[in-house]
Amino acid sequence: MSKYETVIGLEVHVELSTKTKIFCGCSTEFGAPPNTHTCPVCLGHPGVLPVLNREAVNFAMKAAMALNCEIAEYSKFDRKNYFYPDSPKAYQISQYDQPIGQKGWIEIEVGGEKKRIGITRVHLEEDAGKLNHMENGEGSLVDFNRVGVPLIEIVSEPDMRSPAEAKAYLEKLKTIIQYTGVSDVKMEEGSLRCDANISLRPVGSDRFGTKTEMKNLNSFRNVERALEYEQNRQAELLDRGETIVQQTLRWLEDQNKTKLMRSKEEAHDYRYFPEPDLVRLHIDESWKEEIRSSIPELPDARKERYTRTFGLSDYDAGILTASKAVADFYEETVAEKADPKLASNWITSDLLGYLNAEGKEISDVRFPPRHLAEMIRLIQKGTISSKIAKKVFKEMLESGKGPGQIVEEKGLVQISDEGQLKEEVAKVLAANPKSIEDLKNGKDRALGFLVGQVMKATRGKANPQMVNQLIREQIGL
Ligand SMILES: Nc1ncnc2c1ncn2[C@@H]1O[C@H](COP(=O)(O)OP(=O)(O)OP(=O)(O)O)[C@@H](O)[C@H]1O
Ligand SMILES: [Mg+2]
Ligand SMILES: [Mg+2]
Repeated sequence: MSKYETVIGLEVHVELSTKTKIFCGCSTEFGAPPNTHTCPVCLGHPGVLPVLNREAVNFAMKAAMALNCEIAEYSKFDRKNYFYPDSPKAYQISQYDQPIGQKGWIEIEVGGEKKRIGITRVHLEEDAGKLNHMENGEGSLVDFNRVGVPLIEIVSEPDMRSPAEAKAYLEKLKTIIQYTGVSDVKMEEGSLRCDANISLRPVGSDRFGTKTEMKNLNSFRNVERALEYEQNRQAELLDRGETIVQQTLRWLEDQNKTKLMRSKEEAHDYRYFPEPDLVRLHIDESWKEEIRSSIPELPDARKERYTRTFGLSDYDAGILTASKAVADFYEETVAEKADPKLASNWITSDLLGYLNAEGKEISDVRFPPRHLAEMIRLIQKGTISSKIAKKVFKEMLESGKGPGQIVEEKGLVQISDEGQLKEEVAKVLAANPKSIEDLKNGKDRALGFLVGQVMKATRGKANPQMVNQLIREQIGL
């Protein structure tokens, strides 16, 4: 047991997937040639005026509501001044003291224990440009396509107590935002970014220790690793009687360590002041209602419904609902009259297992949910055995063909014809007198062996229940 308690708070930036930027009509599309999605407004030319994109406000409200925040009646924008080449205006339009949302929370589960993590605020702001540092060290290239893409910053309370809790928080946050549809929350494309703040304090203390902030965390795995590294580094310093200096650190993924970016002495003084070119936002009840009614069923509610109406375990329901696309696929499969439990098994183990191994997404799946439902019905009707179904499933994944067609083309229909099976059983029994002996002497494993032999002889197509039955009959058990 460590003598320190870890305290973690996360700042998460999420790019909103509006079609156009927050204060101008430029496209927000990812991956365009550098500096092609720019105009005098987002490039900060003199004399231009920002015009607020209403959809960005709608999206921010939607996210904030899904995170259980209180929505401000009046909200305003502020200038956050800083000088860096990623910002052509030398300030970012953000929100300081009147954010769109405050006082929210989400629930996480780690090691079977549920816990609420507070959300301090959700505010709306514009993204900065992207600097591409040249490998030969000759300089940096700046791409302003990202300037002015709407962002929300979600600031958590310092409520997390371990790197694992921080990871669980991020996963939950990502799922919730994904459900609302306001962002595609792809960390690898930068539409979800995270800064992690961490401090240690003696167990039992009620005062927080000095924190450090880590940046450049580009995957959930890296957030966890960086926090573990920093937790150890701080503990070692404290053990030696040293004090923690408030710093901003950069995570160096390839070296598995942090590097100093700036310390508190150099910390930014942003000189926030109200943005004079934008009017204050008044969010009235009807606007809130309009947004509230557009929020779909969220992951926890969906998970609960799956356990209640489909009789799934908490665990399986959790896996299915962790991704909205997977949950949608599951629900469509059930809607196509598949048995809910069988559908859950096929999706959580076979389908997700395959996608994981191949590094693919559910959107890459070549067959519709209807086909999975049909395949499950074929198993239930006894047309194919579950063993053959694995082959059919693989073929469905690879060719996108329907299960009926695959079964027909490959001649995979289960043999349930009693006459034919009797013959196969008789042949196997004649060839295995020793096993018959064993079986008569109560060695049940011999039965499994004999059934296996018949399955082998029929290339997996025999109906195993019938084979079982026939063997018993023929031996006279
Ligand atoms: N002692 C502490 N230990 C760990 N985390 C802390 C501690 N104190 C504050 N935090 C967390 O640090 C984060 C501070 O984020 P916030 O956006 O408020 O400030 P900032 O990082 O200074 O601002 P900026 O957005 O300009 O970088 C919050 O998530 C908060 O929970
Ligand atoms: Mg912040
Ligand atoms: Mg910060």
